Amino acid sequence: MPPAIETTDLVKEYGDLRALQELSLTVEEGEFFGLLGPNGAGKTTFINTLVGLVRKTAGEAAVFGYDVETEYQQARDAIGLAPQEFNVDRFFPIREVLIHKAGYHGIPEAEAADRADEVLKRVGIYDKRNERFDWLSGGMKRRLLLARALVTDPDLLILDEPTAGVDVQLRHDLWELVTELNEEGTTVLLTTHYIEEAERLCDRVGIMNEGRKVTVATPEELKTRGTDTISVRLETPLSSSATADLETGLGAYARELSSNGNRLEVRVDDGGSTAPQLLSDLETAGYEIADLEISRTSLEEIFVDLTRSEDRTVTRSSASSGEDGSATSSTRGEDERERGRSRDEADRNTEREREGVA
Ligand SMILES: Nc1ncnc2c1ncn2[C@@H]1O[C@H](COP(=O)(O)OP(=O)(O)OP(=O)(O)O)[C@@H](O)[C@H]1O
Repeated sequence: MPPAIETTDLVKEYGDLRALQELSLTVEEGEFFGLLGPNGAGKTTFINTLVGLVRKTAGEAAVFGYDVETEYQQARDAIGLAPQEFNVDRFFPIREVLIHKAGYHGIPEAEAADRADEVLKRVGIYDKRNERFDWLSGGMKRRLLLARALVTDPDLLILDEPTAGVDVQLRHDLWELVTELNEEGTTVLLTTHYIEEAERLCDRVGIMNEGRKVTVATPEELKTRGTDTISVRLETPLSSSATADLETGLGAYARELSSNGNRLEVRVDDGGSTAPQLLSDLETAGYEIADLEISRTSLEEIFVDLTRSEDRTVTRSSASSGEDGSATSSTRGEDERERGRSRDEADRNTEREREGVA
């Protein structure tokens, strides 16, 4: 079986903004994969490229081996998408919205009705089946987006920030349901801003920044990339010259050292194995230790470190920074093409949204 998602050097430009920069990413069948990145990193653009709402500028993208453009229907039929935005037809009862969506993907009407009932029960809003989308609460709307993603029984479920702004109860319900689906064999791609969510749910996480892949790793692997801080309280305060001496003395393993009164903080790769050595070195240097504490870098700190903002100009395509006339005119040509493309995309979006496909 080919990977659930495979992209190679995927590029998306909006005018002179490169939202995806040679992004190569593989999500294996059956994985629970988390896509993390700060606002504007390109996560939604990546997803929209996979589901055909955005046309790629360059590179390759396939879903279960189907090219997302030349084999659009096969690729799209394999995906259930719960988008960030509430793009649901507001005028029909939600059960009909689901039947319509299943019908668009070629599911016969009687079966579509059964599936609609089944997914409404599964997400817990079956009793609202005859109500219109507008009449649902915010949390119920989120549940409906998930139901709509599931009504075609997709092999790949894509959830774009499904728990943004939802209450704790719903967040836990969604986690439980999505974990169950994954255990039943559905591949899941989840974008989230909640590091804790990724850590708890995902087999692997991909971190993106400014359209690029920064790293792909398991949450455990990521955590080992962080440093630990050993905080020591000494019986006597440290002078600045004593701190400088210690810096030299502990240089073999101390990445950073700071002191404040009788408190000393030492950043090391592995606190557990380094603490005995540090204690012995401090005692040899004549210090008495009152207490010691080791703290690990959180996944959140590692994430912030990995996505620290670079120079924004790297997200601009080189044509826009050209100074000669030819570069400028080529940029203008690109803009015009892009405007045409954006219109295409807007048309396609509206059309698909109307059909409840997105
Ligand atoms: N239709 C568009 N036209 C022009 N620029 C766009 C368009 N859609 C997205 N962008 C830009 O592309 C970049 C990536 O945006 P995208 O929405 O993919 O990021 P994201 O990682 O999903 O962000 P967030 O976490 O805030 O949802 C941003 O700089 C954004 O402004």
